[in-house]
Amino acid sequence: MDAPILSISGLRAVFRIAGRDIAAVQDVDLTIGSGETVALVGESGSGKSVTSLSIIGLLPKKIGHIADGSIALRRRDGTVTELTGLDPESLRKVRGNDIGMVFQEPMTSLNPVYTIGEQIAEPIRIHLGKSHRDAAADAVRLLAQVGIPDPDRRARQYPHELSGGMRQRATIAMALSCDPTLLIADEPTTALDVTIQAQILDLLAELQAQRGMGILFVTHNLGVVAEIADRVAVMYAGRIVESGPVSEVFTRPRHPYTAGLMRSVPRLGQATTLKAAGTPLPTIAGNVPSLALLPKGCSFAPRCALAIDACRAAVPPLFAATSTQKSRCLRWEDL
Ligand SMILES: Nc1ncnc2c1ncn2[C@@H]1O[C@H](COP(=O)(O)OP(=O)(O)OP(=O)(O)O)[C@@H](O)[C@H]1O
Repeated sequence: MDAPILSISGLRAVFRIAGRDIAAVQDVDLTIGSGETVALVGESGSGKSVTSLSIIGLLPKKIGHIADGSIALRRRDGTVTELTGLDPESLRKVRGNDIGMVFQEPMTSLNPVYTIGEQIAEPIRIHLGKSHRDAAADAVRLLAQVGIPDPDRRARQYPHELSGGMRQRATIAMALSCDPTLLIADEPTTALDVTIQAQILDLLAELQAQRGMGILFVTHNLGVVAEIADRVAVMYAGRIVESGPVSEVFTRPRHPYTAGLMRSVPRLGQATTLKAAGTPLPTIAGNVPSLALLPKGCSFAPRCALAIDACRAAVPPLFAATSTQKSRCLRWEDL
């Protein structure tokens, strides 16, 4: 069997704050196979973006670094490269060649002063060594592939001349320009309205089926996870607290935090019914703890109705609830 596209183990990423190293993510294990989409979900500040920035080596310089763990990437030529030890120049090459990235706000990836075509062609010239002319032709082909009508004309336009949805399609074309084995999509549809969001998700699924790349999809939206992901990893206060196939985790969550997240998603009709009855939607009581002041045991224990003394004594390990579903909860069997 082929090695996974991405294999993370024991990742710990820290920030130096007020002279102390604070772990923003720790004990993170994650694998993504080819053609597989894995969603990373959790509330704001749970460590989703720090995990993806660790993979691409773009933690904020000086204050952030990977303190422990390994991140192995299978590249297009089939070789597996350990990313944590790479020098910045080699890492930049890996980023351009083997990992594509799409972020929430397309304007952060697009440069307003260059045409769309120039921006897609540039990495093709730099990383694949193609001529100006061939790279420009590739850019138009890619724009067509991501569903942009009249790609020849669009390639000559500037980012501000495109709608938000079209801009996001263009950044996807840019991310795919060097045929990456791994695509990292960090909240790629959050800034778009719902119909465009659905179109972008369909596009990603279609491109993945054609290319067989692995996708790491970072989002706080469980509806999007259900739509696009094969497997899901739920993060809380920097750790993965539950992981498994979406079909298993969503039908039978084995961590109280996941169960709480699922209860807080409105179902069709439910929001209006509850509103009419004067009942607010259920939310998870309490707040995510500060990373500098994490409780001694399970980070979720202070908000958890099931917590017992043992939960407050030590961080629970990941238990295998099924052969594919894991939970970092001592009481997973009671859920
Ligand atoms: N530049 C930074 N300096 C200091 N701490 C940071 C920095 N970036 C992130 N952190 C810390 O890392 C934690 C995890 O942040 P991260 O951005 O990964 O969360 P997230 O789950 O992606 O949230 P969001 O959905 O809001 O993007 C934050 O709570 C914060 O304490």
